[in-house]
Amino acid sequence: MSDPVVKVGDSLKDRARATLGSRNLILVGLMGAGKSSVGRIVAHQLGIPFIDSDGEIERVSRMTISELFAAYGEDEFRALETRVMKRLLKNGPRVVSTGGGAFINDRTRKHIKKSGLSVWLKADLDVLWERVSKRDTRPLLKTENPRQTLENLMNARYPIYAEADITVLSRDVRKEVMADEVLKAVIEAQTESTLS
Ligand SMILES: Nc1ncnc2c1ncn2[C@@H]1O[C@H](COP(=O)(O)OP(=O)(O)O)[C@@H](O)[C@H]1O
Ligand SMILES: O=C(O)C1=C[C@@H](OP(=O)(O)O)[C@@H](O)[C@H](O)C1
Ligand SMILES: [Mg+2]
Repeated sequence: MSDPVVKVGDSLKDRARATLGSRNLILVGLMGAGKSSVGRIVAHQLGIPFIDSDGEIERVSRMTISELFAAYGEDEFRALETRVMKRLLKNGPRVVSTGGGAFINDRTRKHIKKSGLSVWLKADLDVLWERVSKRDTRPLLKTENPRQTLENLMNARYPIYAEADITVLSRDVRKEVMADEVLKAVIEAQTESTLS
């Protein structure tokens, strides 16, 4: 691949866009990290299409994520998620926000790694819980102690999310600030890989 043309004085979004080239930018991380809402802003900044994998799954199945889990179970949902992700990742550049379990699935993770730059939005339990407890759209959290369930998922999944190309700390700041941090991290990751 040829080097992106980045000129001194280009804005953050121009530089991030040039760095990305035709690769996808894929946001991964636990429920509540901000993948869907921050991903949308990042795509707008970069001027490339945005797709939320859960939204696409709901569109093609004409069912909500909760309905899919209830009707077919998690294994079937994962199989559908893998198929949808493989298709979504074919035509870069796009910003693709994944559902929290997508990167944990071996096959889906391989597709993600091959098709672009993965960004882990990493948040602590208090931030995640504060956000997800406001809505009941997440079937995996319909348990007796959902906060504990979230913590268990965190312990199980964080070593796998750590395989992402880039990690950005998802904090209690405005979504626009988070989006800027993602753009900066994309540029920094490229600079580091060029220097090493
Ligand atoms: N930086 C942020 N500051 C405040 N609220 C946020 C932030 N990021 C996300 N949220 C809110 O948290 C909830 C979960 O965000 P969402 O983007 O759906 O996360 P994910 O897709 O990772 O599960 C939403 O209600 C969203 O508006
Ligand atoms: O973590 C998970 O396994 C899931 C996360 C959800 O997406 P968000 O991470 O966008 O909430 C959604 O895909 C489904 O409820 C399963
Ligand atoms: Mg989401």
